[in-house]
Amino acid sequence: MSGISPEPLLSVRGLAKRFGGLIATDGVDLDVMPGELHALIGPNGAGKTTLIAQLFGELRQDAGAIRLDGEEVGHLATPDRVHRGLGRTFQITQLLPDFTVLDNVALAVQARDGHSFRFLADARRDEGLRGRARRHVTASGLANRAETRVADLSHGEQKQLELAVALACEPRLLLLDEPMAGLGHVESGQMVETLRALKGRTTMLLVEHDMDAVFALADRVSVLVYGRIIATGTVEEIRDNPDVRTAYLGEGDA
Ligand SMILES: Nc1ncnc2c1ncn2[C@@H]1O[C@H](COP(=O)(O)OP(=O)(O)OP(=O)(O)O)[C@@H](O)[C@H]1O
Repeated sequence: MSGISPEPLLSVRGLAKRFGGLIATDGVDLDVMPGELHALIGPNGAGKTTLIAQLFGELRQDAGAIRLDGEEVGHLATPDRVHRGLGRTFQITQLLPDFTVLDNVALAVQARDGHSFRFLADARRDEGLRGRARRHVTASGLANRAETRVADLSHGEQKQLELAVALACEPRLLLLDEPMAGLGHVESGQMVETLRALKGRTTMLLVEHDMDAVFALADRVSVLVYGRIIATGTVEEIRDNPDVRTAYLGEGDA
């Protein structure tokens, strides 16, 4: 073996964002390696959402560098970052509630192919496109709901559909912002299984408050506190890290 470690798919250095007098991200350094599921945890207000928004280009950083596969993308608009392989889950407000799961994902695949006008008739006719859409639906754990109207999905299934739509962009790095939020025990378990099955196929950066899910899924965990990464390591290393226990997990939660 060569012993040469792979380059990070995502490399963040010195990323900072200030809102008036409040420093939301304060010199964040973070590497996400190809193929890993990297979890980002931290207490409320630590800066996780701000960091994700900076990575995706919804918020411009005040300072710092964001490299995707070695290329600086921090100056690019969101669509250009998507074009280079960055994806994230979105609320499904843009979907067509009266149409099926498969129709909606087929439209997302069609959009990914660069059609600025979306024609449902075409998305319904094109078997190649529907085949790709079906793969993403299956990968999101919704195979048995492919022909169900979006309006008839449960909350948990809607979160899985958000994942299917994100996968339709075929991202190299998928940013997941609290995919378990609002889910019950059974639905969270389904989401954990879905994300576990995606591991290795798609590199993921997962922001999540559900520690059981994080500890079940993550290859590595980074802990953000007051806008700074205070530790990065395996689940075991993070669980045992005294700084993390003090600063984040806290008495009674650990
Ligand atoms: N647009 C904004 N304007 C002003 N302050 C903001 C803005 N967005 C975030 N903040 C502040 O920046 C800090 C970081 O917020 P952020 O939402 O990134 O934290 P978080 O770790 O995602 O928290 P949570 O886990 O509660 O979602 C907070 O103090 C928040 O109030």
